[in-house]
Amino acid sequence: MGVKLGILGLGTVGTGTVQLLQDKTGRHPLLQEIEICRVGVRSLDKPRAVELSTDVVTTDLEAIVNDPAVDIIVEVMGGLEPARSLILKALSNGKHVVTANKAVIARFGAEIFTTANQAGVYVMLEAAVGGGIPVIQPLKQSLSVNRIQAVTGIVNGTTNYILTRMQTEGSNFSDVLADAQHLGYAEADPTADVDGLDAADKIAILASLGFGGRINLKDVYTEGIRQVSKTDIAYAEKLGFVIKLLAIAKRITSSEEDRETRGYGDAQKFYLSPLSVRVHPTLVPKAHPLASINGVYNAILVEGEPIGQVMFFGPGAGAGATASAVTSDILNLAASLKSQKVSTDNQSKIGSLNPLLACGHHEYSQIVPMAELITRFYARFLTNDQPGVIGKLGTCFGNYGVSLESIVQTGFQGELAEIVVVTHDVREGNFRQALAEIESLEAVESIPSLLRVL
Ligand SMILES: NC(=O)C1=CN([C@@H]2O[C@H](COP(=O)(O)OP(=O)(O)OC[C@H]3O[C@@H](n4cnc5c(N)ncnc54)[C@H](OP(=O)(O)O)[C@@H]3O)[C@@H](O)[C@H]2O)C=CC1
Ligand SMILES: N[C@@H](CC=O)C(=O)O
Ligand code: NA
Repeated sequence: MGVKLGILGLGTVGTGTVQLLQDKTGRHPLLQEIEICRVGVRSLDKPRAVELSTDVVTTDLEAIVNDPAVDIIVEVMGGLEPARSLILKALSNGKHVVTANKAVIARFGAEIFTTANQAGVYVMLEAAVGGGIPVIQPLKQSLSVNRIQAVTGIVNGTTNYILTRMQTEGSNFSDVLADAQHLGYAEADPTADVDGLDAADKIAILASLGFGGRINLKDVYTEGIRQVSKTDIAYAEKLGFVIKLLAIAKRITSSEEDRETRGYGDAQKFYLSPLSVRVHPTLVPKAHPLASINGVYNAILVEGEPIGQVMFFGPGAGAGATASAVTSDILNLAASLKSQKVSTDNQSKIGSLNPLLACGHHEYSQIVPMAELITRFYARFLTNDQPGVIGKLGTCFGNYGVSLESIVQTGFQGELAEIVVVTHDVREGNFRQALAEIESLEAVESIPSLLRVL
C-alpha cells in the first residue's frame, strides 16, 4: 500500500519537492512508495516547472485536507491563514502534516501540537528552520540528552546573502535584495527577512526545542539589517569583525545560580533559569565559526553539556535544499506509517506516538529583558572635530560603568569627525544610559550606529 500525499502549494518549495519526488532513482527506496495524490494552488493558469496531470492540481485546498485517501499533508503554501486552519483540519482528520511554515509554527505551535497529539498524528517541520540543514530532528533526537546552554545561528539565507554581497562587493542593499528574491530565497513579503521577523520565528522554534519551554514571540527582541551601512561593514572589517544577522537563544544564570548549576547538581533549577532570546545584526569576530558562513548558507551553533559545541551548516533556503528537508520528513512519516500496526481507534494511535518524533508543548520560558543583557557594543558617533571630545565620551561611559575595549577616530563625514568605540561586556541598560548622556553633549552631532558584538 503506497503513502498518498496532498501538497498545499506549488511555489519554490512545492515545486522543488515535486521535482524530487518525480526523480526517485538513486534515492532512498522507500520513496518508491510515495505518491503525489493532490496538489493545491491559488491559480490554475500559472505556468509550472513540473508536469502534473490536471486532475491532480486544484484550487480547492479544503478538499485536499478532507480527502480520506490522503495520508500526509505537505503544507508549503506559507502565510498564516488559511495555512493554520488547513493544518488544523488535516490533523483533526487524522492526517500527518509536514510543514515548512515557521511563521505558523512560531505563532500557533501550541494549538497545532495539541491537536496533533490528540489525533495521534505527527507534525514534522525540518524545513521550517535552516532550510535543508538537519537541525530540528537533531535537537529533538540526537542532542536531546544534553543540557543546552546556547543556540546561536545565522538562520535567514536572504539577509546573509545580502550582508555577504554588501561586504564583498560593496553592493547596495536594494539591488542585492532583488537578486535574493529572484533566486527564491526571500519570503513572499521580504520584510519578514529584512526586518529579522523570519529569524525571530526560527529562533523561537529552536529555543523551544532546545530548552523545552514555549517561547512567546513578542518576548523575542528583533532588529533587522536595514540600518547596517557600508560604513559599519568597513569599520567592522578594520576592527577584525564581520557583521551577521544572528539569532541567539541563551540560558542566563545569575552568579549564584551559576555556582549551583555549573556542576549541574540541581538540574531542575537549570531548566527553570531564564533565557535571552533575540535577533539582531552582530559584530562577529573573524575567528568565530559563524563569521565564515556566507551567501545563502545558514549555520546553527549548539552548545550543550556534555556535548560541547556542535555546528550545523548548509543551504538555508532555495528550492532543492528545502525540498530535501521536506521530503526527508515525508520519508520519516512513511517509514513510521509502514511500521505502525494498523490501528483504527484513536486512543491506541496516541499511545503509539514516538515521543522523539512528536512535539510536546510546555510552560512558557521566562525571557530576560534586553536592559539586563550583558554584551559588548559597537557604536559610531559623529562629533564636532574639536579637542577633548574623546575625553567627554570616556567620562560619560565611565559614569555608567562602561569600560571601553577600543576607541578610534579614523574618518570624517564632511566636517564631522567619526569616532568608533567597542566596549567590554556591559549591562545593556547601563550602556543606554551612557548613550543618552552622550547624545546630550553639544559636541555630539549624532549616533548613526549601535550594534552588539558577540
Ligand atoms: N523559499 C525558500 O527557500 C523557503 C521557504 N520556506 C517556507 O516554505 C513555505 C513556502 O515558501 P515558497 O515556496 O518560497 O512560497 P511561494 O510563494 O513560492 O509559493 C507559495 C505557493 O502556495 C500557493 N498558495 C499560497 N497561498 C495560497 C492560497 N491561499 N490558496 C491556494 N494556494 C496558495 C501558491 O499558489 P500559486 O502558485 O498559484 O500562486 C504557491 O504555489 C513558506 O512557509 C516559507 O516560509 C522555508 C524554507 C525555505
Ligand atoms: N526567506 C527564508 C527562507 C527560508 O526559510 C530565508 O531567506 O532564509
Ligand atoms: Na532544517
